[in-house]
Amino acid sequence: MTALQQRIGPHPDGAHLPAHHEQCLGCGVDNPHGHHLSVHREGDLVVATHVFDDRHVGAPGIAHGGAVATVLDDLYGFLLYLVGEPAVTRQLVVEYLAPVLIGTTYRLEARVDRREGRKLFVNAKVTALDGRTAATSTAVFVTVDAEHFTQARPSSAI
Ligand SMILES: CCCCC/C=C\C/C=C\C/C=C\C/C=C\CCCC(=O)SCCNC(=O)CCNC(=O)[C@H](O)C(C)(C)COP(=O)(O)OP(=O)(O)OC[C@H]1O[C@@H](n2cnc3c(N)ncnc32)[C@H](O)[C@@H]1OP(=O)(O)O
Repeated sequence: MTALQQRIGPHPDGAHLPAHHEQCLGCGVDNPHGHHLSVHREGDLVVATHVFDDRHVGAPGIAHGGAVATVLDDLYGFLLYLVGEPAVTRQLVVEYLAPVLIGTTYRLEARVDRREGRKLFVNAKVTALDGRTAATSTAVFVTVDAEHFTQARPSSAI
């Protein structure tokens, strides 16, 4: 069984979901520049409690918009464990409603809105613990076969 197949699950409600791989910029535990996103399942949602740190600063005290987009993109990648098929981001849209503050805890959640053929329409939000939404997002993922991930490094296995 490949690592990709192992990640398919099943993953019961509440389960912690495995990182995409150890070096992943979003969730890899071995990436010193990464966000170390820790994600679990809540029903049809994938959810993370996350704090951006000084490595992710844009304006002073505020998370860089690209860092927020990175984390949202990676969070969407965890929905694929529930879908049960690999897919990649074709389009990513982020609405920055309020500054995402460094050193502040946020709840991040994502869900699949609908599927049309190979296309997965997904959405997400970033919410402060006081309930205010700091960012919303939509994205289109397109399913691919496992060979998609060996284009750059033919020997790599995910
Ligand atoms: C089973 C669980 C396993 C889960 C495993 C998870 C991940 C895998 C593990 C490790 C991977 C490593 C870690 C990363 C994991 C997650 C991180 C977040 C995700 C990413 O970071 S991922 C990187 C960035 N990403 C890319 O690197 C993609 C580059 N890109 C391509 O590789 C091609 O572009 C491709 C393959 C996407 C499509 O290419 P293609 O030739 O196969 O398909 P085509 O172009 O025909 O589009 C197909 C249909 O999408 C429609 N379409 C297009 N654009 C649209 C839009 N904007 N809105 C609505 N529909 C749209 C078309 O209209 C058509 O629709 P129709 O089929 O109906 O005609």
